[in-house]
Amino acid sequence: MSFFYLSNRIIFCFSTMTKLIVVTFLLFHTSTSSSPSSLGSAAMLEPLFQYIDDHQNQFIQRLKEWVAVNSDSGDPTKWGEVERMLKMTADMIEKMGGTVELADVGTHQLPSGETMQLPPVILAEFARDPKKATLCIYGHVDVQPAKMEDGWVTDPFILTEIKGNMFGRGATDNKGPVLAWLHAIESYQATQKEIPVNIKLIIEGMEEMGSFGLLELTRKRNDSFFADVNFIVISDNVWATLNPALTYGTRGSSYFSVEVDGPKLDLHSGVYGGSIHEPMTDLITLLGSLVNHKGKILVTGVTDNVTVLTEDERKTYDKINFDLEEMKNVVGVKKFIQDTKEDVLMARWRYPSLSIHGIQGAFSDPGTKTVIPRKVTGKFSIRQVPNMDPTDVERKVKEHLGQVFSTLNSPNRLKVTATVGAKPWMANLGDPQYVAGKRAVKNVFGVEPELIREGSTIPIAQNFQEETGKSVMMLPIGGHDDGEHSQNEKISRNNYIKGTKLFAAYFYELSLLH
Ligand SMILES: C[C@H](N)C(=O)N[C@@H](Cc1c[nH]cn1)C(=O)O
Ligand SMILES: [Zn+2]
Ligand SMILES: [Zn+2]
Repeated sequence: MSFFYLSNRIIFCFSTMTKLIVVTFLLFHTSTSSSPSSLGSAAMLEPLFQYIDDHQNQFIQRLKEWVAVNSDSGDPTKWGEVERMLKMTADMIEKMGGTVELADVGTHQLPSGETMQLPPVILAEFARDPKKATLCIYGHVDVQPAKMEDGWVTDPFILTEIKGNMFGRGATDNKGPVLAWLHAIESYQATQKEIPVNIKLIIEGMEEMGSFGLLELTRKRNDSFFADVNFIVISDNVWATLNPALTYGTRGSSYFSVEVDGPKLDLHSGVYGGSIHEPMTDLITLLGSLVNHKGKILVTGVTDNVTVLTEDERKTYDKINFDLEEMKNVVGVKKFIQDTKEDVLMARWRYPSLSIHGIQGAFSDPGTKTVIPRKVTGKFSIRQVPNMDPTDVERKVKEHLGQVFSTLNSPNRLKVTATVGAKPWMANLGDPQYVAGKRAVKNVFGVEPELIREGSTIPIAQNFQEETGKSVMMLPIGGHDDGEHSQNEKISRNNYIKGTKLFAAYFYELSLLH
């Protein structure tokens, strides 16, 4: 107890620089198992944990109501549902005593040329005490598309619990974690405990599209909403293994549409085949020029700036308790491109990748339609790592596709559009948030968290860090096998409920460091 009390007093009194050094020391050199905070926190947190356990079915019922809303931001015809989802979230926050602003983030032009009003962004806060640290929680309530015929075992919009796993679109990405934050706040309120930090919330409905409008809003509110924020925390990714984790890096993402527009109508392939520059053939050549079967990106210059791996960095991968066989089972493959655990993890986290997602306009139904589609649009994205810049990547991709297309001598029209340009994010591991996060994980799960990176993208993470200068940490609660964006996405009851406890414990641990 006295050690922890002392360490906190030291941190409180020292200059910012010294603070960072001490915190870095604590992060890497103290085991949270000996953290005296756990003694005080047990008494403080026990009633909250009890409340969370007692109300778990109610918390699951809320998740069921949220999952029932098909808030697919990728489909503009569903933006009304995205807005309804945001209003449901705003109502819940208001009922809990928070103040909510539905901030206007302007309009967005669709590929068709139509301009649409974007769903608003929730900026909320609970009562503010100037003596306390202010934590800003970011999350999103939009989802990826899901259809029963994609191969879901249960209806994606009816949360269904099977053997401790709750299946439904958005269960883990990101409705479950957003609700877990709100339930953690509720656990303090319901047990009449003062929330030890000031809480602000940013909840959006456009994350899966690249967070349209949120960067501009962040800039506009830098001197107001963000002014008193000390820490920004995000729980929108999953653990890498069976162990709880803290995430210190995410990849960025650029999303591209490649349109090849040809004849004025779809044509009979028997009548015109052989005489037409087929848009689909052009497109396949273009897509085939982007990446090889080993995952190597073939676009000239795109990977030039990727940092060279050092021996020290390589060693961080040895420590991760990742079971390659288990991961093969989770995704249903016999082998990965790489052979070792370290190389697989690095391919997912610290190297860029290029994935081809689909072709719009192509014949994709069952049957044997013998058509030459008149216009097709390929979709692909590049996950980016530190030192890569989305603007530079976009330029190089456009140059590459233009050059390949010119070799085809095709009369078709090529249009390449970048729809997302999200930067990669890396945290400052010396940040006090990581000390609090480690202690909260130890407290709730009884183990040290793994320090991991993440291959997917939280588009606003690096913008938050750059624009506001505040520290950003990712505190995932989803399991490694949750299947974000896949068929049968789920969150386990255990992760959802323990995750709620983790967030409650995190508020407390963070307040001790302030
Ligand atoms: C990690 C987060 N839950 C997520 O799924 N983010 C999306 C964001 C994105 C990137 N490009 C377009 N949207 C993702 O990583 O795919
Ligand atoms: Zn997602
Ligand atoms: Zn997400």
